[in-house]
Amino acid sequence: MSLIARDISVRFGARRVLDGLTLPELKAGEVTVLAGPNAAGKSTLLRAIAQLVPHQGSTVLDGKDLARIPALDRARLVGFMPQTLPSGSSLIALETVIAALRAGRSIPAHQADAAAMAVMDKLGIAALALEPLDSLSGGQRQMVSLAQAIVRDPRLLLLDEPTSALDLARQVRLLSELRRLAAEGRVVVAVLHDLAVAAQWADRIVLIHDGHVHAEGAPESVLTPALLAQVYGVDARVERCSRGRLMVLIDGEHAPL
Ligand SMILES: Nc1ncnc2c1ncn2[C@@H]1O[C@H](COP(=O)(O)OP(=O)(O)OP(=O)(O)O)[C@@H](O)[C@H]1O
Repeated sequence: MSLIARDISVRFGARRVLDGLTLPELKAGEVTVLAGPNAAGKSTLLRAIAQLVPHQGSTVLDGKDLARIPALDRARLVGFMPQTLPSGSSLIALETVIAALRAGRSIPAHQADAAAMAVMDKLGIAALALEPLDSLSGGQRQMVSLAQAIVRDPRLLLLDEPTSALDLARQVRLLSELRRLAAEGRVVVAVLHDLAVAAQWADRIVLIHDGHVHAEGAPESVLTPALLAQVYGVDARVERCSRGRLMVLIDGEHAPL
């Protein structure tokens, strides 16, 4: 199982946001982080892979062209967790997870209830099941959004800044879950801004700059002061903490290029 995304171009009006972007082949079992400056095109790329935005280029999952699969079948293969948290719903959290599960297939009510509840329980949010979605905190809604994205047991999981509203413990919970989902044979791709978190959890980092892949590879090869200066314009140090993990420390902006 792998995802091959080649020559992806996206235009909004006259503006070309992605211009023939090609990702390395992303294999099942790996967690890939897309990183890069604001407006670099990371969300647009995820949305193009999920077939949520018109684009040129090919996105092939395990030999199947995602653009040619009927939308309902694609919904079973691809889970997408958007950057914007769900709101404006009159449903309780459990109902939103059930609705995500039932998209594209008919499942008896009792089975859908049990499956949605099981996912919420696994994510440690069973206690939120009967709460109205709109009454939840940002972090709680983010965990419900993850439940919606994974409840159909997708082969490809695309997550846009999935930890942005989470406290430290829930970040660890979510990222551990992503690692587990990948280890079970899924392709997992997440946009993250925190490069120290990316270094700890990702197998591969793809650094996107100005609609292109500027660098990609293992965290050690991508998180270098030179690349961070080129892409972010910051003066960064990359050091290892006592446990050997990479830390990215910012000393200032406008690094000499
Ligand atoms: N629907 C849209 N219509 C017009 N322009 C858009 C649309 N979606 C995105 N863009 C533009 O495309 C560019 C890339 O946006 P995108 O959201 O992909 O960036 P990003 O790398 O995810 O940024 P961030 O880190 O800030 O979330 C931005 O300039 C944005 O204004």
